[in-house]
Amino acid sequence: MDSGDGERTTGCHVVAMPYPGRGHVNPMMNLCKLLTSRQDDILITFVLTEEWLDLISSEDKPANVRFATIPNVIPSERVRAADFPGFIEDVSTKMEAPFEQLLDRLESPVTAIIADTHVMCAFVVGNRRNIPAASFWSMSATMFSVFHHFDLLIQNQHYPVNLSERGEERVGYIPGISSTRISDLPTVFSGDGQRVLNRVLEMCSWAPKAQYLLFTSVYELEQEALDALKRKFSFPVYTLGPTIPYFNLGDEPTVATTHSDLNYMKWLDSQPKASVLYISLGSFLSVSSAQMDEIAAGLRSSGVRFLWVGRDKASQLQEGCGDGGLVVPWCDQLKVLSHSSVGGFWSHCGWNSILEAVFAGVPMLTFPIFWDQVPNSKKIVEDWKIGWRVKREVGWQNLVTREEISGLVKRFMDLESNEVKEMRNRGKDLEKVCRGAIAKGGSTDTNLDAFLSHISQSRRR
Ligand SMILES: O=c1ccn([C@@H]2O[C@H](COP(=O)(O)OP(=O)(O)O[C@H]3O[C@H](CO)[C@@H](O)[C@H](O)[C@H]3O)[C@@H](O)[C@H]2O)c(=O)[nH]1
Repeated sequence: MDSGDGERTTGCHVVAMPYPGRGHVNPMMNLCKLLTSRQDDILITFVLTEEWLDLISSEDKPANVRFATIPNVIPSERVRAADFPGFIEDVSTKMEAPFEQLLDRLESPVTAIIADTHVMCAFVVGNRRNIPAASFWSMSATMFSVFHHFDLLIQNQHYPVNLSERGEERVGYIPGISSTRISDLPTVFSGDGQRVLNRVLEMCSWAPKAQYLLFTSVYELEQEALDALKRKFSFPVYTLGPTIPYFNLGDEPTVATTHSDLNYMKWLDSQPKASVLYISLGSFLSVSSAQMDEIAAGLRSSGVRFLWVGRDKASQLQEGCGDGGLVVPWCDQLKVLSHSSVGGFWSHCGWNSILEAVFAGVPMLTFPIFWDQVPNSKKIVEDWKIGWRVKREVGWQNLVTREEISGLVKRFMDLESNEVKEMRNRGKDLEKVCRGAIAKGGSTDTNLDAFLSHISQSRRR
């Protein structure tokens, strides 16, 4: 089924294929908005499962981005987190035939495919049909580099290892990556991470078979990692980030919710400058309910103001943490982070959330759960120095107590502390780096033009 705006006369027809998850669909749509805002004779067919079309069809999109769907051949978004390896397996094996059938249905010829690196079938089909394809990596360039150089970990006998015995050893030989504790590498050493590793390495091995490698990151934020990758690849590597909705910041929030008749943006308006801790633990995995209870009790006793995204647990959490702040099911996150009352972000360290916090100049309390979130936390704390770890050890099992949380958030939100002031200043410096990248002549601005020019030329070849 195709939805939306019908076929338009077009110079360039791009098929965009995100991986079906919020942290991937959002940056892909933001990229499409950035591309269409620069070139109005481009048509983008944005491919979703039928379930994902229902989830995002009410969101704003440009007229020259239209949706097309494939059937729900993969497990539902509602149960995706329950069996992550099974989900990855189905994405790898079940999407190719419906994707190819969809291409056959499209009326205008496809000039380029932009597909999430995790959707391998798009590259298989692109190569088979001789359609130029761009591999879109929605995590950090650092994370890509770790997977791209994974053989080095094996050669140096750092994979496999038992983290409880050797987690503190440091790895310093991955090109462009600063020295890292093994326990700060992606969570591939046990459990679900170990189970999906081979599939993910296979997905990354397809990236060099694409014609472009696109990053949601900002060049200056990960310069060394990106330079190392650029040296390695003979095709263009473009940073197009931050692929977050900064172009909507002047609009009204798109997600309004009420709590005791209070709109969260209005509530933020009434709070002192930089006094509110924003808390969101992402759209995918959850922390244990015991840990949520500790966070709620810790917040209550700290007296720190907070705005907490509690998803389906919002009302229950509100009861636990008292009236020092609001718990909402979901919010317009970048607008919240950009609000002058927000002074800190307790984050699970999803890459999009990090880009949004850096763009807004907000320091972070890092609480990684899984996968890239662990190296992302290390980057925030050790490399950029714009955040503190909530806990030193990685894993779901170690409960952080309400007493620890209360003390930590009080210190973190203390605007008079010199340590906090320095961290906030560094955050403001990185904010400027992001704004410079998207300004005229900045790295992202230049790369967006270069990428568009490339894919427009491929139409003429
Ligand atoms: O109330 C909310 C909470 C979140 N968001 C948005 O939801 C997205 C969340 O993305 P992200 O922070 O990257 O978290 P996940 O959804 O958990 O992302 C998955 O995908 C990311 C990109 O590949 C990875 O970095 C993460 O580890 C993985 O869990 C962002 O665009 C947020 O702005 C909202 O709009 N409102």
